[in-house]
Amino acid sequence: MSVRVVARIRPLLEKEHDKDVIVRADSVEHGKPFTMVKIPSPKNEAEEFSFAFNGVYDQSATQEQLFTAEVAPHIKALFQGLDVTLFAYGVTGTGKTHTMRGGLKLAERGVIPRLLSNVFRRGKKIAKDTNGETSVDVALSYYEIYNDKVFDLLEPPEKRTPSGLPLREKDGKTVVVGLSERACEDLKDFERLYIESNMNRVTAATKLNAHSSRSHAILRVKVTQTTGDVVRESTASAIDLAGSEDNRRTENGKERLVESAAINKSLFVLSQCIDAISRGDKRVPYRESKMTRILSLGQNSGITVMILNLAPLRSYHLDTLSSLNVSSRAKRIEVREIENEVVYKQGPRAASANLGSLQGSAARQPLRALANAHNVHTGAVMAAKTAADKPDKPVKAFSVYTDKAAAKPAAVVVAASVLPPSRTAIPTVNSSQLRRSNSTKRPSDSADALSSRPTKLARPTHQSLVRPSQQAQPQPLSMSAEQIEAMVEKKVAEILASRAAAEAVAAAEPAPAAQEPAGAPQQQQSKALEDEVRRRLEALERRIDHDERHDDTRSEGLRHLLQARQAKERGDDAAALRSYELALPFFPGQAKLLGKIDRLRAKLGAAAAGDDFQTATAATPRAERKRTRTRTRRAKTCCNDDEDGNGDGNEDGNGDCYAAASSPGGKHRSADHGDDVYDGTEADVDDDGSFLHPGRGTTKSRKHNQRNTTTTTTTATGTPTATATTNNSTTKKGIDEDPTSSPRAAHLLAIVNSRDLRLIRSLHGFGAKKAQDLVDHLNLLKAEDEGGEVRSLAHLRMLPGMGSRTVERAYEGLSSGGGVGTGV
Ligand SMILES: Nc1ncnc2c1ncn2[C@@H]1O[C@H](COP(=O)(O)OP(=O)(O)OP(=O)(O)O)[C@@H](O)[C@H]1O
Repeated sequence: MSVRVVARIRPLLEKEHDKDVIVRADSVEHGKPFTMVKIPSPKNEAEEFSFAFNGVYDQSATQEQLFTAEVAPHIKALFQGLDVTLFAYGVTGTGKTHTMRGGLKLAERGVIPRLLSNVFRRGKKIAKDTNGETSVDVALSYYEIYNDKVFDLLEPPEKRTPSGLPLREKDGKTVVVGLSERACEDLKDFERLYIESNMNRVTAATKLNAHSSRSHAILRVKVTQTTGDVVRESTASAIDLAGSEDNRRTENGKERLVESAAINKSLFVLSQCIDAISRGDKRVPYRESKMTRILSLGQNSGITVMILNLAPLRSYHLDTLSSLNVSSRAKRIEVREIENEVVYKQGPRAASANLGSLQGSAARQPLRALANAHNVHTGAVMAAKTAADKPDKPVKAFSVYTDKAAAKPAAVVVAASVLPPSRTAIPTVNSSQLRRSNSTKRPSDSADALSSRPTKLARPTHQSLVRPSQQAQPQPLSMSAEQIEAMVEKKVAEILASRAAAEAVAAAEPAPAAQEPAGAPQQQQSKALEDEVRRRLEALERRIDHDERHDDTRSEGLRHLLQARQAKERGDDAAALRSYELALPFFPGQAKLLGKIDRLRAKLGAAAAGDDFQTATAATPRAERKRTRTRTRRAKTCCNDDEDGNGDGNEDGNGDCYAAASSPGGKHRSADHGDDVYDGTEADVDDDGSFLHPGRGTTKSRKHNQRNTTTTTTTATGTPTATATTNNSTTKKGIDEDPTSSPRAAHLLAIVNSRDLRLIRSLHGFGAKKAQDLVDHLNLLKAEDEGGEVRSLAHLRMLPGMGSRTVERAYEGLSSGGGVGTGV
């Protein structure tokens, strides 16, 4: 089942009544429930974007309506053993906390208190209906992720360690180590605990929202049903994500900026994960933030509902578009609906001997992008279904786990006799394919009960427990990182083994008499193979780690660029300048970025140059900045950006990003129909690819230069401008003529090839990280028998993390004054 995504538009607050409303709910057909959000194009008011969701709640929707339609139907599933995850997503001040927590009045109560109230009620009913044979226990965990650290909200703040609670991967799931859990008897008990815990939550006033949440808050409600010695456990997770925010609007101070950066980064990573899953990418960047790691969107089984909160105001225009875009893609994430295993309280039976290893092997569910499918039922339909006690519904997202289960006695997987009757599948293609039918269940006492489980639990690593018929089933195309690593390991071992075998045969042929006693060479060979495999895998890990660090930096920098562009769109040059300055440390020495900063500074006046953010640019050598300014001025004629006079209001030269999202002739277009809808991030990537991919070699930057040159020819005066063309070619001229023979180039290469960190760091533009990355990479090349020597400047430019600009700076730094710079 795919993640169910619903949108909720909040009403105007008192102070907002005179403000411009631009977001509205709509239905596909008159009289049908709302399933569309409509918003005008920021470029052209006459044009409107439409985003389709599984349900849309307009300003008049009450807390009760939302809960009844979107949450209540899943409580039954929770008691059937499915994990349920509900999370609120949206820009700061759009109503996430209102939706999840709500107000104090009964009618204003949000999803969380209503959920608990329903859970207690249903628990009591079950106990009553079974004459006390089944008992239901509820326990809570509550924690927050603040500045990318996890803190237990059930513990007083003074008990916190600065680094927070660690995360660990266990049985294919991410667990928070050391998280506390409190039993909760009834609603009063819950309210007391919840209010106390919320006092611990880090909140801080901002201009935008006096009680803006500065952390992601995760409430985990564990429901344990015990009948005799059979225990069924399931979890409902209610997550109130912190809101992304534009620091210019909030006028955040320095501390708030750090919080904001952490919040924005994790949300940005979440959007990247959503995009990656919906595209079917093999690598989903979960590990780049704790929040995404814990959520593991699309990786856990159960039911997930994402509530997108929206403010209807024009002042949120770009933010709203951005979150509409992300969440409309989240619909395509498919998650399996799998009930949690039932366990016995008592010791394991004979048949359960392998359980430990079975649990240990539980791998994350492979991900599959759900091409164009989405839930067909609306919230209202869902509510009607529930009322009629019809088959319950599908859904999905992510669950949160603690590792408390480790303390339990070894569990025994139970089969059909103790499982609830399988629910009738909803007639959607995906759920019907994924849901188990009764026919797949097996008697619990069967000696091979364990092997009967895999229809439900996809555990590909334990081949021995999977039936041949299941092995024959087609595997999903997506793979987890662990699977990829395992595959690489296997492949490397195979290649090495065959190479070694071939060598052994070759060696044996000419001198058979010289063979050592049987057994000894084999042992040596296998040891050599092991060493080789280990060495290669270590090299591979280093490379992956290296790539991840690059991506991490890139994400943060991208976020600032996106914010800068949004500020430009709003006409807020001061805010745009600050964002570009914040982005600078992530793309050091980038000529284009420096050019933007210079132009904005010039525009705003010299005074703007000296504020809190100066540190970011202060590190840039004056000579470089001067050179860059000259270059930028020359390049001006070829940039099709606003500051260059084309009047498209888009300094980044990517005015086409909206055009791509807009249907010609002002027709409405659904965001569901492709990925070419508005996406500020992608737009920045396109435009600023040169500083976003410093490590991808020269191909990209050359392309970029070419594009600029071409643009010049077509947009400036209609005739090619010699300046721009000359500019592109002169940029590298000095170092490209005869790179290896010039003494300066040889000097630079000698420093690089020395692998001496101190020397490399002394090069212009080389900080500690860049130098370390370079040395790591050279060592990696060496380990891979590719020599590990950099033979020319062109070769150096091709290395990850280098690029033309970096090499040029280092080269020029060597010439100026005959020494090397101090690095950035
Ligand atoms: N549906 C609604 N009905 C009435 N008031 C609402 C509604 N949604 C939000 N509000 C009000 O809007 C304001 C902002 O809402 P809220 O604090 O829930 O936003 P938020 O998205 O959680 O912000 P943050 O991310 O900063 O925590 C609050 O005053 C809240 O009471």
